[in-house]
Amino acid sequence: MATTPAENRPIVDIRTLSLIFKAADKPVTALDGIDLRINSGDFVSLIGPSGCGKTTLLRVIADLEQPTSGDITVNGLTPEAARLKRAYGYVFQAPALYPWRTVERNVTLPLEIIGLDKTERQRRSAQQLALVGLAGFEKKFPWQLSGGMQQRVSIARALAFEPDLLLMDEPFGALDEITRDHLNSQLSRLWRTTGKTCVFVTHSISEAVFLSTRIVVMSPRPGRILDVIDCDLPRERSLEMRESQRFQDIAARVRHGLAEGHSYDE
Ligand SMILES: Nc1ncnc2c1ncn2[C@@H]1O[C@H](COP(=O)(O)OP(=O)(O)OP(=O)(O)O)[C@@H](O)[C@H]1O
Repeated sequence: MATTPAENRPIVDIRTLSLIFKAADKPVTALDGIDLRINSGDFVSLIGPSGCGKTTLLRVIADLEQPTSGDITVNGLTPEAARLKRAYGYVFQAPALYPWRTVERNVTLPLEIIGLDKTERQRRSAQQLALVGLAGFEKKFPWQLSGGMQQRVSIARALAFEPDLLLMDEPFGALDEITRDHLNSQLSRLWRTTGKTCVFVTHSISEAVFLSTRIVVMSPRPGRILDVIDCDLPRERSLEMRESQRFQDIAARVRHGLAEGHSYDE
């Protein structure tokens, strides 16, 4: 029997998925007929205007929302089973660190909850903090770090269970552009060197093109996928690449897709 190469194995497989929120006045179709397959090692960005369902889609993958209809598997399992097996790490928009715990003890918190011994907790914390460029900051408190460093701690925490899948909801949205550039470079390197699969929500076209292997353009009311764009830049990305013709062409296609799905009368 032929086996599917690892890179073509869907880590997330979504078929005709819809989600309707029962809001107080009238139902909101947050997701409508979503079809998406995310393969092992992909970096997929979800981009679209406010309210197009990006966060909802990420939350469905993470089993934080339940679809109204359709099918979804994560690592071949239901989202609930994948969550229970800690198949993914989730990074929120805000770092959400505990101010009274050191950086290390923020990263090790989920490991403490499952009762992992201290030596193993510290080993993993050191490993993940090194991956996000924060080796040596173990004993600092969150309030001693910049916003960008805090968000790197929350990425390290999301990696604590060593998941193959990393779900990120606009993690750099609140940061200044220079810090954001720096974190984008670092995240791209982390993705390339660890081979993790990433799903990343953003409002930034440039960020999406810089980071992704594929860009999913969404439109609101109801939340739909308008276009899925292959981002065939070399895997090793540099910020200078943003000036290349290929980068500009892909960004133009994303911009065009976003304009098509957006009514400016609203
Ligand atoms: N718990 C909820 N109850 C009712 N409606 C909701 C709920 N969560 C989200 N919605 C609605 O579903 C739609 C999609 O929301 P979602 O937050 O996924 O969009 P988004 O693309 O992530 O937006 P943003 O870029 O502003 O974060 C919106 O119309 C939103 O108001």
